[in-house]
Amino acid sequence: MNYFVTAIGTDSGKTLVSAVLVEALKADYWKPIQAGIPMDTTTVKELVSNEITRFHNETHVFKIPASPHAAAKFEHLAIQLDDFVLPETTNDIVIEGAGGVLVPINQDDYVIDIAKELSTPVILVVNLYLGCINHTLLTVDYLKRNEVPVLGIVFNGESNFESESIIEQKSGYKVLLRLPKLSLINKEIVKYWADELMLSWYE
Ligand SMILES: Nc1ncnc2c1ncn2[C@@H]1O[C@H](COP(=O)(O)OP(=O)(O)OP(=O)(O)O)[C@@H](O)[C@H]1O
Ligand SMILES: C[C@H](N)[C@H](N)CCCCCC(=O)O
Ligand SMILES: [Mg+2]
Repeated sequence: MNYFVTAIGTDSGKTLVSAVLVEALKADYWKPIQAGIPMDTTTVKELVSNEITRFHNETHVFKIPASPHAAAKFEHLAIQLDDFVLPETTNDIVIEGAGGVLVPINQDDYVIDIAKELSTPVILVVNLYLGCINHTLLTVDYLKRNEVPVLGIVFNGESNFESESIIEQKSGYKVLLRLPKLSLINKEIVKYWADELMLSWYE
């Protein structure tokens, strides 16, 4: 099975959550579009300890840290949906998007269309800040209207009971993990949270 990690925006913790998922599932990691540095693949490599995971090459790597449609345009390149082909592997694959669901990859398509193109269900990272309820429910509304399968939510950052509760109620999605704000991020911490994730994964 493959998993498409998206979020309610950029810098929301998708790469950290992807590392936790990869470690928990001993899955491969693939970032189809990388815009700017550091490369998310390098970050995940540094956080994963198991020896089964393989890291697949990005389909597109752009120099500037911008929306993919703009980063591609800056280099006079174009992204097309059929550029994205699932890497060959016998492992599961955790695929990390770029930014949120409706980040454009060209004039017609969005990041979430890559998940649709690859028939991959979504894991939604919700980072907890004042404003995340609105951004989450807008995202959920889009995912539901477009019948995108969602496996669940990962809440990321300092917990907020009221925000988490209303998002759970309104979305109806399963909460896969509540990842707190971490003061240290390393392989051992990622392994700890990977084990925590596995405790609820099959519930
Ligand atoms: N729970 C957390 N505790 C502490 N720091 C965190 C946490 N989650 C994310 N961060 C930090 O926040 C920053 C942004 O997170 P991350 O790179 O995972 O975002 P992203 O959603 O992958 O962004 P992009 O859209 O660029 O791929 C990173 O420096 C990351 O280490
Ligand atoms: C460069 C950045 N780190 C991400 N990879 C891309 C974020 C695009 C966000 C676009 C937007 O929502 O305005
Ligand atoms: Mg990332």
